[in-house]
Amino acid sequence: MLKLDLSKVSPFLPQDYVTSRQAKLEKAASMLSSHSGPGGEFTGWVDLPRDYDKEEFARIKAAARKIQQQSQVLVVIGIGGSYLGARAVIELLASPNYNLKKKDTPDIYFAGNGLSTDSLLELIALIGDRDFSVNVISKSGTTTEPAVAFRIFKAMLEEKYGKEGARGRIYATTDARRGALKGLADAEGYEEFVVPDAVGGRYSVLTAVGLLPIAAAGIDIDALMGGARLAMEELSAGGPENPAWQYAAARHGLYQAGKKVELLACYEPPFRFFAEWWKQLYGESEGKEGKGLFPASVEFTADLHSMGQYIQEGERLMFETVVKFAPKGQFIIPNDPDNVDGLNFLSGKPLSFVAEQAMRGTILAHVDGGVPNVLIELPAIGEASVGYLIYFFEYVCGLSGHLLEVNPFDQPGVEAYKKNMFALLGKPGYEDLKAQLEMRL
Ligand SMILES: O=P(O)(O)OC[C@H]1O[C@](O)(CO)[C@@H](O)[C@@H]1O
Repeated sequence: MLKLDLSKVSPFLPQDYVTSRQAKLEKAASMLSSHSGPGGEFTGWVDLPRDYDKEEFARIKAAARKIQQQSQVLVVIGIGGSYLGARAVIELLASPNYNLKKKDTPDIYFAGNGLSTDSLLELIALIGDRDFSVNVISKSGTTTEPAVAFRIFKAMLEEKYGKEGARGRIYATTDARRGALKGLADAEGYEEFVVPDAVGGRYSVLTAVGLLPIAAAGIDIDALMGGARLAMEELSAGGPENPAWQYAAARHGLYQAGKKVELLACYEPPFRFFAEWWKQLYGESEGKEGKGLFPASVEFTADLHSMGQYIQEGERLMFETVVKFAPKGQFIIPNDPDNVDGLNFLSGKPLSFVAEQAMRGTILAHVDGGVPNVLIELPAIGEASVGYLIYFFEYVCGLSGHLLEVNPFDQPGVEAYKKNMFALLGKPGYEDLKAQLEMRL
């Protein structure tokens, strides 16, 4: 399914960059498969494509059908790992223009992923008087942004449909036992879905966290899981020929050779939010203890006309990982008898041929400019290829974190802003910190 080409990386690394890491990779793979080592308790995602809860999976499909029948709009409330995976898959498989299309599935809007008043007001106006349902997603159940948004949309639903009617339109995806959202969902009798204990937010797209909104958008979640399962089976074999091992070794080798930024590039505009998902996955997993590649992303060819300058000639601190999907359709460039634009040398050629040459030319130019290039090639964008890619990136991320000798499954750094925010907001218990912070502002 996935072809990894490292030929444009090897000139920047010693020949033995995979074999010299073999022992560490073996240990990393064994920690992942045996759920041990740093963060081992959060490696439930490793076997998820095979061992997922089949009863809940059937409930997800039933809930998606109910949402499709009852509502013209689904508001998905969540942030970070409780947001990006669903949006990434929906945009990649159903298009960033999904909401603009004629369809028999609901428009899907995302809320609670920030604190912008303007965005909230715009969303409320966009929903208008249409029927809507809400899927509130929070593993901890206490994250401020989604909790505030849920308070607002819950009140809107209750005003429109009454308490009983609202109850039949709210789906809560949260921890099986703990947290404020769990307590609220139990008390109010919402339909509940589980973020498994052993799966952290950024690894949760293939749980109900991602699957319910994805299914509501009409995407085949069986095929998505099938693609992930194939990746799980192929990658768990390990070994120096394994693409996951090779990619993890290349990333680690490049980092040790002084590259500090990994730029994820794709020539398909619907990939944009997939790259956002990828950035959280790698940023939260590797960026700690003063270490880690900074994950960034670009959309080609558009960004070749903006960031292309920096990539070619700026600080030599990055390498690129290019994701290439086979095209789904074909468009032939027409002939123009006047040929004023001088483009008749392309007449009769598929647009994908132009894109292919743009990609090949760019890779060589960037390599010549000192930017190593990893190329990941996949069949056309579809449930199976996307499911495969999700698992591939998750697995490589787990291996990479262990190669870097950090815990790839915690995120202690995100607490600092939360503490300050709570103090400044006047949350009880934060009085001393509030006084200290206000003196500094
Ligand atoms: O699902 P929750 O608990 O609301 O968390 C959302 C996101 O917030 C974080 O905890 C960081 O603040 C992420 O790791 C997570 O994906």
